[in-house]
Amino acid sequence: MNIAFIGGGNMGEAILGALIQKNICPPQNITVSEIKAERRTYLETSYGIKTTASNPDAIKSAEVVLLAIKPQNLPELSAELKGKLADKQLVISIIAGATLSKLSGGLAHKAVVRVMPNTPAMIGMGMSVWTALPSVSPAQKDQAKAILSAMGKEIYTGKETMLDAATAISGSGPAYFFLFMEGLEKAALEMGFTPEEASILVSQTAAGSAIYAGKSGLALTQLRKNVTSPGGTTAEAIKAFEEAGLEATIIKAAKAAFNRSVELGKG
Ligand SMILES: NC(=O)C1=CN([C@@H]2O[C@H](COP(=O)(O)OP(=O)(O)OC[C@H]3O[C@@H](n4cnc5c(N)ncnc54)[C@H](O)[C@@H]3O)[C@@H](O)[C@H]2O)C=CC1
Ligand SMILES: O=C(O)[C@@H]1CCC=N1
Repeated sequence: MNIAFIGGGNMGEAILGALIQKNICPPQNITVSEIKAERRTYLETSYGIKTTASNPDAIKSAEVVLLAIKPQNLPELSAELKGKLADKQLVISIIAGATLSKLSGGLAHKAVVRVMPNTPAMIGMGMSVWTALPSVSPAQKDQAKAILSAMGKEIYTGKETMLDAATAISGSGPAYFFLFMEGLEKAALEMGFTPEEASILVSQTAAGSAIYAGKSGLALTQLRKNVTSPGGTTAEAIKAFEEAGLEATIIKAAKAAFNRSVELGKG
């Protein structure tokens, strides 16, 4: 598969790295169009891919064109590529809030897939939720699925509105977990651990809890109860979280992200 990336930032790099590592696409079949010269040099030397500063050049021989630029750069890109894509070329967009209708209208192109990935794709542990216009062929859907599977787990939805929900849960979600980890790390430092020790304690506890939750087959509430001895230490911490309204705050925060995704889609 020949694939062109428009935008070689954090997510572009995470995706192309996964494609190379999982042998979905050899480096010589990947072209990244990127406006920053230093990013082009970095990506070329790190991954052995081709780069260009020209978006029209990048898409010329690509079967798949992956849009990995920021939402604010989309109008300019759409104007540049409008009418330049052949019917058989598949566009995959990861741009938050960019709806299928906005992408399809802006590019004058019908074969469009919209994805909400997340940054753990960097290590093959990503979560992607995706949808497609009806004109995307079954073979093109298989292509999209192969790309997303290289990055981690993927879920297809026929309802585009679920992409806003996915943005609020899995797209932005890593930042919520990192925030919680930052807090726990500060507590560890205050209790006398060195920065190295605090970092290991927090990341191993987070990774162990997440993997255990996925593998144990037990409900999250049960897993939490198993740690919480009556009258013990965890119960005191949970009481403090409950008094601060942690669960309501988490739900409020996720809904704020959802609303922002809907708003970006209207803009
Ligand atoms: N960072 C995240 O956790 C997630 C981001 N996204 C979406 O992925 C997209 C990319 O995000 P990041 O990689 O974090 O951003 P980024 O800023 O790291 O990367 C964007 C890259 O595109 C380049 N660029 C800008 N305009 C361009 C143009 N006209 N032609 C070619 N290159 C251009 C920039 O120089 C930059 O290197 C965004 O739309 C975001 O909504 C989606 C899911 C998760
Ligand atoms: O914050 C954002 O807008 C993007 C979308 C999901 C994660 N980062």
